[in-house]
Amino acid sequence: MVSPSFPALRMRRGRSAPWIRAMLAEHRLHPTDLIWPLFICDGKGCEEQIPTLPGVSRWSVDRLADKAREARDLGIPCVALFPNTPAGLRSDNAGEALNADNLICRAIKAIKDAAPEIGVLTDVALDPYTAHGHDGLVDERGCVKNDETSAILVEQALVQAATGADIVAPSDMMDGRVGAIRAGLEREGYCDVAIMAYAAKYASAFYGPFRDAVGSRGLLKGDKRGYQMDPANGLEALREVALDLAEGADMVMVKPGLPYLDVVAAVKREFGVPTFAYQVSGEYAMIEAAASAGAGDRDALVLETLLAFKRAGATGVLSYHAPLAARLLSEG
Ligand SMILES: NCc1[nH]cc(CCC(=O)O)c1CC(=O)O
Ligand SMILES: [Mg+2]
Repeated sequence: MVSPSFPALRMRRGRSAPWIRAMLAEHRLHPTDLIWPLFICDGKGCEEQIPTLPGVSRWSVDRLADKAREARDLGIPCVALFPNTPAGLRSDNAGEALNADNLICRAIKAIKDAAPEIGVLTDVALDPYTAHGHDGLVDERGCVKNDETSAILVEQALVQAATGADIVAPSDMMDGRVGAIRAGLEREGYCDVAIMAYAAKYASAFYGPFRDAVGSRGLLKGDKRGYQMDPANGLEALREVALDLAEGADMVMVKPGLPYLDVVAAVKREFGVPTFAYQVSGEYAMIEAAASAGAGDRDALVLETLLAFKRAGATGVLSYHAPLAARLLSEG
């Protein structure tokens, strides 16, 4: 059957040369779409490689100034900070999370000193500080206690805000913590500190390399399915987002990224709010493994996957490939 619109309409006309492809592009990736996650370790002058995250390192605080200036010079608007807390400072009550001189707080200051032009996003969750690797306090049965954890998260967010964090990002999936954190920030006068809620965070197999990076993998007892979402659920993500927005989240996040683009698209369509996606460590590792195996071109894989987030409606993407992508984009 010949289509009645052929040959009047030939879709390939729009693909016939670079200039027309550029002119007709519906979506474009830009360095300002990117948030760059950085891992921090104790010590001086340190770069520690992470075997399951090839090409990504932990940096000691004194080496973060370079990273901050690199982000700024590449046009990346914001970095996200994750600490690898020394083993001796991890405990059942995660007290180190509230230490105003902990790795995260020292990192915030180092970045603000070096490049005040960029934003600093900090993770609010207890897993880098607990001896058992869970995101909160655990009861006798091994279950993470919601309200007790939430109260500590408020204090953690306040310590980060007091030190200079611009965005606090609760990644723990406790119920009610966004409202509690917002109330705490308002009460203490941090009304300009924003909240990016990890609103729809799934219990995912893609977090393995991250847990290596922050040193919680060997410690984690059990799994996080009692608080992170079931990958079977899509509509539930909309309820989670609605709740976090009602509690005062300025922006929301879906995590992981590529396997959950349907959720990203649905959240953006339903709420029309700033919607971020986290291309997580396991996604990064898959791309690196494919590139190393010769299965695909790294640069092309990175740009194509990041563009997919834009097509799905994401406002921005947290990605370990952020500096590479920004470099590729500025080279045109
Ligand atoms: N609060 C934990 C947290 N914050 C960000 C990530 C994962 C990010 C990544 O895999 O890149 C995780 C892992 C987890 O929930 O176990
Ligand atoms: Mg929730």
